[in-house]
Amino acid sequence: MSGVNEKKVAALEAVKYVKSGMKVGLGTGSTAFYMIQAIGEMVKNGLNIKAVATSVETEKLAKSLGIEIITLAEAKRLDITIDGADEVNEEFQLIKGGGGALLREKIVAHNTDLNIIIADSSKRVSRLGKFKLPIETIPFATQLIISELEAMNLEPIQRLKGDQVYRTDENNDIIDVNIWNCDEPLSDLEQCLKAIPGIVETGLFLTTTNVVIVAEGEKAVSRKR
Ligand SMILES: O=C(CO)[C@H](O)[C@H](O)COP(=O)(O)O
Repeated sequence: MSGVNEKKVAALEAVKYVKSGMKVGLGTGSTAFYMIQAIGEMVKNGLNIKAVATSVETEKLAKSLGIEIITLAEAKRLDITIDGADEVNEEFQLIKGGGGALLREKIVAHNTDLNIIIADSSKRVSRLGKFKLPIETIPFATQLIISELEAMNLEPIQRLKGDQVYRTDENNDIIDVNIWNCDEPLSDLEQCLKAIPGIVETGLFLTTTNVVIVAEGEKAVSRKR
């Protein structure tokens, strides 16, 4: 399996779903990178799509490849979104936000008919939570939210970029928490976190995913919900 780029294998399988006339959500991250590159090639060869980007980084890349970017308001609804994940379980549930784009990614996923997640085999897990769950917070509230999350035994750590506070495209903070020891159902945890004022979004994507494509070496294995 060495030498096989599983991220690219999954991405190339996913772009087969993209057809002319579609409005397409473009994810963020190193796996999404291969999907955007492949769509860029397809556009050069005549594919006619409009796309919504889930981050500034993705928007720049897509534009550099000649992909037409529109706003979500202009798109209103997307036919398909292809995005990566930090973890995916057998129930099509995800942890996302390692790349910090979880807020736009969740908004885009919510407004999409068919959400496809692409991943290398290391992302497939039987239980979510080895990867720290990113939570996006309003800077005004971040320190108090950290105290609240500490009281919930979630071991919060504010994300940094070098020695500076990490800021999202929306100018918010990210707190990474440890949910591995949480016994409650993920949907309850999500509800509980979203009830704290100042938490804008969490990286738990529990219901939006329709198709998961995981590469196992050179083979792309698709599962549909
Ligand atoms: O959620 C994300 C960005 O916010 C990414 O999809 C996730 O972090 C996976 O990234 P990569 O493909 O680089 O491993």
